[in-house]
Amino acid sequence: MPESPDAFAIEPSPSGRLLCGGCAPHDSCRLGVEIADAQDDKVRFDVICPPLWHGGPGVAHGGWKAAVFDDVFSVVALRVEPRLVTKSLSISYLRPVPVERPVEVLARIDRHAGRQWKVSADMTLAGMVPAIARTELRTRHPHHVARHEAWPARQPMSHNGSRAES
Ligand SMILES: CCCCCCCC(=O)SCCNC(=O)CCNC(=O)[C@H](O)C(C)(C)COP(=O)(O)OP(=O)(O)OC[C@H]1O[C@@H](n2cnc3c(N)ncnc32)[C@H](O)[C@@H]1OP(=O)(O)O
Repeated sequence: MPESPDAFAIEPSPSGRLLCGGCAPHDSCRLGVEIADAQDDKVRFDVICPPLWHGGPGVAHGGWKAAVFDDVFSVVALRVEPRLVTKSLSISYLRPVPVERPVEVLARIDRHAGRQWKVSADMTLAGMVPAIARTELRTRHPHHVARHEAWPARQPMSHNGSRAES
């Protein structure tokens, strides 16, 4: 019998990395994120924006920064809780980030109580802070994925055949 999708949890990869489902088969982070130093509630990351993620000429796409923050926030909390989802993500884009230049991200757990997590992070580049972000994470409900699979099926169809939000 196939394993329930809710059994899914992010465990260290063969090289010891905590990777999302898309990167796990590659055993490397395609966003260019590597853990540099980890303490209990704080993790420092070395990050390099691959050229594929450029937005303007030579400059990282804002969506890459958002994905990097989402990833590092999960990694900090995953070291404690392997079943998480992002509830909200807020980013201030303060300066552009060049592609292929090392930046540092320091992420810290600000609060953890029950299923609720608050995590924040700063991105730094040569002593400047090009972006800061904060997030709310939730420990997944035991039937989170099964409920998500069931939920769209219950939504009414619109005239063009797509399912309408309710
Ligand atoms: C190593 C790198 C790893 C990278 C990981 C990246 C992390 C991610 O990107 S996760 C993906 C992005 N996040 C998501 O998709 C989360 C989508 N949102 C949700 O599932 C929910 O809003 C969730 C779980 C955050 C809500 O949590 P919480 O605020 O504690 O509220 P909760 O009381 O549980 O639920 C709120 C409402 O949502 C409903 N709900 C909660 N979970 C589900 C679910 N799985 N399916 C359907 N409905 C749900 C509840 O029934 C409730 O409905 P109502 O308001 O009508 O009573």
